[in-house]
Amino acid sequence: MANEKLKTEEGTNPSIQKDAKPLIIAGPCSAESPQQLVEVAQELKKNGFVNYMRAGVWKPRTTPNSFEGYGTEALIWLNQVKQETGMPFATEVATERHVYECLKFGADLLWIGARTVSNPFAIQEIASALRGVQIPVLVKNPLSPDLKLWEGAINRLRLAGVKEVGAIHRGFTVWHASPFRNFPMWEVALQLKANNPELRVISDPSHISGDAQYIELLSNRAINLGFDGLMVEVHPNPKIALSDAKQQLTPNQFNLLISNIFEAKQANTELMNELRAEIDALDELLVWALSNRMAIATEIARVKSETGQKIIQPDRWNEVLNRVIGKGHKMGLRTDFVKRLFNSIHRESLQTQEAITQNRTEMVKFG
Ligand SMILES: C=C(O[C@@H]1C=C(C(=O)O)C=C[C@H]1O)C(=O)O
Repeated sequence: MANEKLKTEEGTNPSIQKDAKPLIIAGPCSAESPQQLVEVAQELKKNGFVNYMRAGVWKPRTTPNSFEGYGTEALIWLNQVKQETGMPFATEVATERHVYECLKFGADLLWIGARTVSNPFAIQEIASALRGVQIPVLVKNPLSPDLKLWEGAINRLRLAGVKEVGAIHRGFTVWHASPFRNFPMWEVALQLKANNPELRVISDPSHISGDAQYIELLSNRAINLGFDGLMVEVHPNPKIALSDAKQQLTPNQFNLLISNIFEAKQANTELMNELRAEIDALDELLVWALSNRMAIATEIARVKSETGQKIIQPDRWNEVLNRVIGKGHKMGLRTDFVKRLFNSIHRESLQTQEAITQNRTEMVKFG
């Protein structure tokens, strides 16, 4: 990866407090086996950008009889994998018991899912279980685009004394046909960011899209809109995943995604800086040219007042205008633009000349 500045620092305790570095959370939708977790943890470690490995342990599934996660057993695996690889882990909690189990087995970050955030009783129960404990907690948006409910959940955690609280934008439930599993409605998350400038708000393109093919598009959009990081589902072999098979990336696809987003961003920034430096230099030339032009018009005004010529000279001006329009046209400038620009210069030139002749008349009158 070329963008060393954005990489995670080896050995530091990752914080979700807002800073320049993106917060990157990646890993499988569900913890499926110790082997799956070790494999993905090693890959994510190599990537260098990942702060936490995610893995669902209790899965709030829409339909009964779907795979609902391995629960506490999976927490034991995650803890083991952390010891082996040094990769901190994050998981979802929905009840007080989940919180206690996660704390017991050394979870490094918790998130609260959209369904849970939609229920203030559940949030209050989790917040109370977290009283007096310091662990970062990320709050996903509720199912409906209800900003007050989202902020309410964040505030319940803050009031319980949780210091590191952040938010995850995962999109909103849709009824009508949509290419995405959840409707992004970026404006809701952007409003949350605007209302809480200190809050880290990351985006979860996996749950918004529901489809691996849209993840890069959505990740780019999120980073360009100023989101503070990403949560992406990565599985060693998505085809055989026990949940969300369609939306998980392979480790290789994830590496490519991260390098495309952050390397391209760095390359863009360098190019932008170069282009803006060129604009600055040209603007200086324009100002220099305008100032010199005005000095010459002043000189002409003096000559005119001595020889009694009128300040405004329509024939001369038409000649000037036609010449610059013709030249501009050849160089790709629109006639209308050149006309407006030069007519404005002409007006300023006339005003400057008038001021000169006025002074002269006054000097003749009173001097
Ligand atoms: C400078 C002159 O005075 C006026 C200003 C002009 C200009 O800024 O180019 C052109 C014609 C006049 O209306 C001039 O007569 O050349």
